[in-house]
Amino acid sequence: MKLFESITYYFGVYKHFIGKRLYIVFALTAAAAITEAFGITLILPLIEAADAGDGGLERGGRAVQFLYATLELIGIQDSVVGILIFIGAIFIGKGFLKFVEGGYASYLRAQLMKEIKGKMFNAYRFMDYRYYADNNTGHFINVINGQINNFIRTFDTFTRFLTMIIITASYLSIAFLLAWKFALMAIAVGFVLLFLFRYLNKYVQDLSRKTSKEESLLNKFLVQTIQSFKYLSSTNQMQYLKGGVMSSIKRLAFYMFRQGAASAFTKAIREPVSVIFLLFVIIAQVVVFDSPIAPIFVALLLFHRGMQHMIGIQDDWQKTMEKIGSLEMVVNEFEVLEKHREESGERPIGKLREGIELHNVSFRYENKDEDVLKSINIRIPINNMIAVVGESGAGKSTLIDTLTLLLKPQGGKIYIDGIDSSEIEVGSWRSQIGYVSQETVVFDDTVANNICLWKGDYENDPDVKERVEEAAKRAYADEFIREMSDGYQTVVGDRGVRLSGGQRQRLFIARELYKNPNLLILDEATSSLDTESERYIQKSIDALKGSITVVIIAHRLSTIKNSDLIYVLEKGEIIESGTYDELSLNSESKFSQMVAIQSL
Ligand SMILES: Nc1ncnc2c1ncn2[C@@H]1O[C@H](COP(=O)(O)OP(=O)(O)OP(=O)(O)O)[C@@H](O)[C@H]1O
Repeated sequence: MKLFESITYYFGVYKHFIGKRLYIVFALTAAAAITEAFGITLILPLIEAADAGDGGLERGGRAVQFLYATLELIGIQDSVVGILIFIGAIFIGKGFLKFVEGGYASYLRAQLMKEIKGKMFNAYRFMDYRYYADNNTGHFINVINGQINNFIRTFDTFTRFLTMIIITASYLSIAFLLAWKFALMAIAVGFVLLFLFRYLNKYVQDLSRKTSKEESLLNKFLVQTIQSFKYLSSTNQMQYLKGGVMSSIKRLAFYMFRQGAASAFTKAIREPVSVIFLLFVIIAQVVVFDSPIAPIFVALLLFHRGMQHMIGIQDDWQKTMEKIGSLEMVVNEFEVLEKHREESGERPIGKLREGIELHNVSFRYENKDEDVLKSINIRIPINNMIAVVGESGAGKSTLIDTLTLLLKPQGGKIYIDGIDSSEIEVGSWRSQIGYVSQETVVFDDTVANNICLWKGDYENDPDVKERVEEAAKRAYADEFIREMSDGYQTVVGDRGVRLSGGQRQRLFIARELYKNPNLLILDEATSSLDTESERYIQKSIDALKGSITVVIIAHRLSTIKNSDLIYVLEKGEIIESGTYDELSLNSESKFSQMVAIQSL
């Protein structure tokens, strides 16, 4: 991208998030810069009023005429003290404008952060399950925290970059009005410098892109290491992940150093370049034009300020480029998420009345060559208990994901109460579902909040308290909860690390029972329980029979004895269906073989 295109592109990105308010910052900056340049120019009449010469500049010039006219209007054109007070007032005014500008820029920065993080969080909330499954947690955390924070930093440096252009332009245009020959020289030198810096900018920009990618990778390694801490420590395998983490950190450090060195270079040459230019101007004035320096004193002061700011332009652009990889990554993430936004119909669905029907449903994962579900036909009538069994990898969980509408089948239809699922507003359906999945979900909060999921106040609402405890009793969790230090108010810790596997699962079941769902999905819900807990929970589940619709996936076939109908899934196909007795009594059936193996 050409420089100008890049500037307008990045400007467009910020404007997209904070709107026209962005212009206010620049208006305030220009006002502050012009005020300061005006203050410096006042030295001209000051010199004159103090009888130290005539400032060397033609009084006929329009700018100078305007200056004197202003002083005459106030009545201080000949008063040294008057002019000094006026200069003081101008600089106080400039200070005030700078404060307002800085304050407003901070306000916009905070707004930008709120806007982008909020939007990204929402975009993540509504991303489709496939995109979630294809990425790792580290990536999401990195984007929403690290990369967005860098994005905000680029906003600072980018606004400062444009601000510097405005200030430089203000100084140089006033200098131009006072002594145009030198102003032209300064502008020419500035452009040559900016041209030379092009390569440095490109270098820093490439480093920034690499850094953003590396940060994502590092985050992935870190999150995986922390998540699998227990396993990795107890099997002494931390070292294998450590290698990846350390080399990623090393690469990041190297990028950081190179960016820092480039930045130090720009900063270091700012002063010498400006001074060398001034020396040239002085030499030109004294040697070539054979004139004294005093007359161009004010113009020199303005040039010096202007030149410093001009190199500041480069410095801030470079700093923007240092983090531009993050801006690009965030913008790209928004674009990708827009494409991976979960599709949903518009039609809200009421309480399940008739049941669910899968009609010739087939599904294939993008990276697979074979269908995982092949022309599935299943009926789940209301208040029935339906079981799905099959070997590992048969497609049971995939089937469940189509029921919750997380996965959209490529072939066939799913009807809920006779309504085509593609028309249904997914939220209205999912809020009726209770789902005990294979991965137990426990939040770092109290037991009570883990059960009611913050949908009530356990401590102050007796109704909530009663319902929470009732759900826990039905999940056979009440007893162990009461034995904990603070009972229902005990904080269970991140991912439930302070609970045993069986306790975590019972807590999970309690939450789903509390929800009072219309469809309860149990995917290996009792697999990590001891026989006694399992039997007890089985009783609770059996007690639900006839009052809510239940879909059970279980490897242990004894747990599905009471189901109304059992479907046997093999390699994505329903090969048998019937009641437990029908299937187990048929010696030809796959199901009876499975039962036989389990009773060995
Ligand atoms: N996100 C995914 N991307 C690609 N393939 C997948 C994905 N999830 C599952 N599969 C594949 O789909 C097939 C069915 O998987 P599924 O999890 O539905 O089986 P399952 O019957 O529930 O197995 P288990 O009893 O072991 O949980 C498997 O071959 C699996 O490798």
